[in-house]
Amino acid sequence: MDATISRSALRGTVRAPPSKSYTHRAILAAGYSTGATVYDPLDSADPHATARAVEAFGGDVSEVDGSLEIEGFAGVPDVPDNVVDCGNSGTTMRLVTGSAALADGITVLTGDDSLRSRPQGPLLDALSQLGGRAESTRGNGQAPLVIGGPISGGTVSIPGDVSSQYITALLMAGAVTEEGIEIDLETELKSAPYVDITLEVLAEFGVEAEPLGAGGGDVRSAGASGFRVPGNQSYEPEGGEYRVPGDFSSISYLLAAGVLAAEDGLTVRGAKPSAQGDTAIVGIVERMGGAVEWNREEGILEASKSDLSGVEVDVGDTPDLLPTIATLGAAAEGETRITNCEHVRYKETDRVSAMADELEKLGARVTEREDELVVHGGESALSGATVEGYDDHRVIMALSVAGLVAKGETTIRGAEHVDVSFPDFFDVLYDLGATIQRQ
Ligand SMILES: O=C(O)C1=C[C@@H](OP(=O)(O)O)[C@@H](O)[C@H](O)C1
Ligand SMILES: C=C(OP(=O)(O)O)C(=O)O
Repeated sequence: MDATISRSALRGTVRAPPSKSYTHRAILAAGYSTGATVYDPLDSADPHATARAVEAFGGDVSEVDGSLEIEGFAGVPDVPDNVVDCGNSGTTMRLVTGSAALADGITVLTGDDSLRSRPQGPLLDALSQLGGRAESTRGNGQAPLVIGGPISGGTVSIPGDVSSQYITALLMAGAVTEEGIEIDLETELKSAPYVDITLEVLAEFGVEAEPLGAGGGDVRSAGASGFRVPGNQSYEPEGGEYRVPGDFSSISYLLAAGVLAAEDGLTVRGAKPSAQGDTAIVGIVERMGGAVEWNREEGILEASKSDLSGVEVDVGDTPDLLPTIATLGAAAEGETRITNCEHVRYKETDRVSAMADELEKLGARVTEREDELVVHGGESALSGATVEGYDDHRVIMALSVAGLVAKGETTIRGAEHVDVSFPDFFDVLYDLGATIQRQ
C-alpha cells in the first residue's frame, strides 16, 4: 500500500497505543510463569510474533476482550515442533533466543528479509560461553539461528553497543537457570533505558535482577559495567496480572504532528511516565520551541503548532526517536544535529541513511556521517515527493508526519508496514483531520 498525504491542519484527541517494548516483555514473562493476564497489550505484528514463540515453547496465548490470557511454560520451554518465525521483530528474535537456550533440544529461529540481516552474533557468542549451542546457519552472525540447550547459567562477557536486547534476553532467561547469569559489559551500554524497562517488568513479575557498577542516576542501567540475575527464580506477577502503559515511541509521531500541524491543538491520552527512554521526546520538542503541556499524573499531553528551531540531540539512549527528530529537524529553522546514532543503522533498515535520503527528496539539506545526522531544515523548504518507506514502520510514520507540512502531496511507499507497532496510524491521522489517500 502507498499512502499519499497532503499538507493538513490537525486537531482533536487520540489515545496512545500501548507500549511495544512492555508488551513483548509482559507476554514472554507470562510465558516464563505458570500463567498471567496481560491487560492493554499492543495488538500489532511484533508482539504477535512473541506470542507465537510462547506457544511454540508450550504456552498458550488467547485474546479475551482485548486482554491476553496466557498459560505459561513455567520456566521450562518445550522444544518447538517447528521453526519459530519472528517476522520483522528484533525484540522477539533476541528475547526468544534466550528462551530457546533453556530448552532440552534444538530450536530454529528465522524472520523476514530485514530481520535476517540484523546482528545476532554477540548474543550467539554469549550463549556459547554458557555452554549452549548457538549458530547462525550462514555463519554470518545473522538468522536463521540454531539454538540448543539447556544452559544452566554462569558468567558471560558481551559488547553493550550493538543491541541492549541481548542483555534483556540473558536477564529474562537467566532468572530460571540453575546458577543465574552474570553479564560483563565489554563496552558502554547503548539503549540503556530498554534494560530499565526489563528490570521494571521483571520486578513486577517478582523477579530480582540488578545493574552492576551503575551511576545511580534516573536511568538505572546507564553506565553499568554489567548485570546480575540470580537463578532458580519464578515469574509470578502480583494478582496474576500485568497492565501495559502507553508507547512513547508511537507518541513521538503524534507529538511531532501536533507541533507541526495542529493550530488548535492535539491531545494525546495514555501518556503516563514509565521507564521508557523515548519519553525524552517531550523535552526535545520543547527545546525546539514546541508548545507542549504534559500532565504526568493524568497521562495527558497537549501539543500545538509552533515555530521550531534546530537543536542537538544525542540518541544513544533513544535510537527509535531518530526518524521523528529528523523530521522535526527538516521542518525546523536552522540545524538539527542528531549524534551518537551508529546503532540506529542496525534496525529494520539503516534508519540514518534512510531518513537522510528521503528527507532530501522532500527538500531538506542533510549531511550523513557514520555516527551523526545533520539536518538543515525550514518548513518553506519542504515540498511533496514520492518517498521510500523501506518496509520500516518508523521511517514510514516519520515521513508521513513530514508530509503534513510539505507543499503538495507526499507519497510514502509500503505504508502497510505500520502494522508492526501502530496498526491504525493512518486512521488516527485521518480522524485528526489529515488528508490521506491509501491505494
Ligand atoms: O528492547 C526493546 O524493546 C527495544 C530496544 C531497542 O533496540 P536496541 O537495544 O537494539 O537498540 C529499540 O530500538 C527497539 O525498538 C526496542
Ligand atoms: C527496532 C525496533 O524494534 P525491533 O528491534 O524489535 O525490531 C523498533 O521498533 O524500532
